[in-house]
Amino acid sequence: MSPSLDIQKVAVIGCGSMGGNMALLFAEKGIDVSLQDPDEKTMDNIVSAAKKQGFGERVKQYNDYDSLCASLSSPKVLIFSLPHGSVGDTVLSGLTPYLNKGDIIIDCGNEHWENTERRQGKSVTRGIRYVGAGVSGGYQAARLGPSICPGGDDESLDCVMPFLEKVAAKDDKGRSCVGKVGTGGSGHYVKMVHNGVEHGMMCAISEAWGIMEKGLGMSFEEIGQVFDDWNKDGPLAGTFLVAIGARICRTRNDAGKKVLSEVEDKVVQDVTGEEGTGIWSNAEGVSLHVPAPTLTTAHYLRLASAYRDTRILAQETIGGGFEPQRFGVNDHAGFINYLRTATYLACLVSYIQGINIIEQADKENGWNIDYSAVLQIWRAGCIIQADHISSLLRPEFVNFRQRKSMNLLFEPRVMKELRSGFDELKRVILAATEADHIVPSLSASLEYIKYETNTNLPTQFYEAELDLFGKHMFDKKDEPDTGGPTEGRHHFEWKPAKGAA
Ligand SMILES: NC(=O)C1=CN([C@@H]2O[C@H](COP(=O)(O)OP(=O)(O)OC[C@H]3O[C@@H](n4cnc5c(N)ncnc54)[C@H](OP(=O)(O)O)[C@@H]3O)[C@@H](O)[C@H]2O)C=CC1
Ligand SMILES: O=C(CO)[C@H](O)[C@H](O)COP(=O)(O)O
Repeated sequence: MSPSLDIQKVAVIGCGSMGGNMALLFAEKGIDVSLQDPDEKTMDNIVSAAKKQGFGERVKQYNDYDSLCASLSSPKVLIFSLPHGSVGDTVLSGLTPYLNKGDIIIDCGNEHWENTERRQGKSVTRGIRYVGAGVSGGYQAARLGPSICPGGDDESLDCVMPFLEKVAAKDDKGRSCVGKVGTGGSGHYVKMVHNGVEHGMMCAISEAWGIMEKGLGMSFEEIGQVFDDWNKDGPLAGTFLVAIGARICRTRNDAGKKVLSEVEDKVVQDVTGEEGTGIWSNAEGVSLHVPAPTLTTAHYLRLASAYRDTRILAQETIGGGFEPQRFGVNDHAGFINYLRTATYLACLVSYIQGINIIEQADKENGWNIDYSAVLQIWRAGCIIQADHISSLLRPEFVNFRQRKSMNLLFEPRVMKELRSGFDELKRVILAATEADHIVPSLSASLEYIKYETNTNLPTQFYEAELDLFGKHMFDKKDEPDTGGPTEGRHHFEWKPAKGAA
């Protein structure tokens, strides 16, 4: 029987916006919290916030690992909320002399899954449990209850589940948005892909905002109303990124000005190295041979956006850019509905692409991922929560053990959604493209639907070119399909190699 612990004391190492707010959440839930952060002031602020909120006696700060670890009971439970990369290694090495068999580290940062597995391997030799548990929902959810995505060995997960269930976000039925994802680094892997999906969805919603603002000439207030309506019912019902979109459109600063009107068009986190998840999830898709164009094109837009200086120079060089223009529509309400469908399909295919990456990685790494846990984790508290999509995908995720594949492109109910929205997505892209709007993720989603469901791709010609110059071989149309990506069986001597003489 695996252990299950009644965790009453934890250390939080790294007390920034996530760690600090999780520390307050834990204390509010009756757990004693020992803080550790390089910045004394950061810890002072958390202690005084805890006092103000009525649970100051449960939060204390420590400046060294000796006193920090001495403040905990056995087994010690330490929560990391650190920047990804070497910081976690340094902290783990520093802590190791103070750790004993059975002590537990729950790494709640966005750590790369391979770092997690390396640390798990290192820790297990000393009997230390290392759980990689990505958390989602931003700092508001860190304070209220984040969605938590833990992976590790079964026993370690059993140890921490009661604690994680206590502090995690709750769905509309009061169930905790946490579950045992799988072994090894699977928790951090699934959280990484969550962020890739988040980027695909956020890009599509931003493109929809751009079309409404610059194409239809709608005010922020009007767009906010549209996002509110979309969030209330229909295919985007209960979609967190749409809900916050409405708030963003409406929020004014103290001077009464819309805050959004002052926000520059740069997303820099991938370039500064603050975030790794966007880069890693796309790199994973490519290296596992899983097409994820909605996620990838969203990432490219982020990258281009970060380098505003190069965009300025290129704009000057080309003699002025291609500014999105206002365009007329005969039926405004009808077009807004089309736009909702287009945004929904891009969000849905972002999910499909993300799940396909996870499934392939699971096959490669043997993590034994529990997809019903993944769906529950994505149900509430996290950034990609989308009630309609969750309900749509529920049967596949809950019954995943009966399925041969989690590829939702083989699921008639899901494909029915893509088929019925296809024309509306196309119409939006046609109108937007005609008026020079920037719609990479909507377009990539349309292309994805087309090429993933087509058996007569222009790669026929591509394959011929490859064979002509590289003798790369091809299969013939009149032969039975080999059922997988096997090397072609034929070469044609299109252009015999000759010397100059
Ligand atoms: N912000 C978000 O919305 C989300 C973030 N995450 C992930 O959670 C983690 C934390 O994010 P976030 O709170 O935003 O980041 P912050 O930068 O706000 O917090 C990180 C904290 O760790 C501290 N720190 C750095 N080195 C050490 C060390 N050696 N020992 C102890 N503390 C240290 C930092 O101190 P200092 O600043 O002085 O260096 C800082 O206070 C990251 O992995 C992030 O990717 C996950 C979900 C959402
Ligand atoms: O992990 C998170 C949410 O779950 C991060 O807050 C989110 O991914 C922001 O990342 P980025 O800066 O790359 O957009």
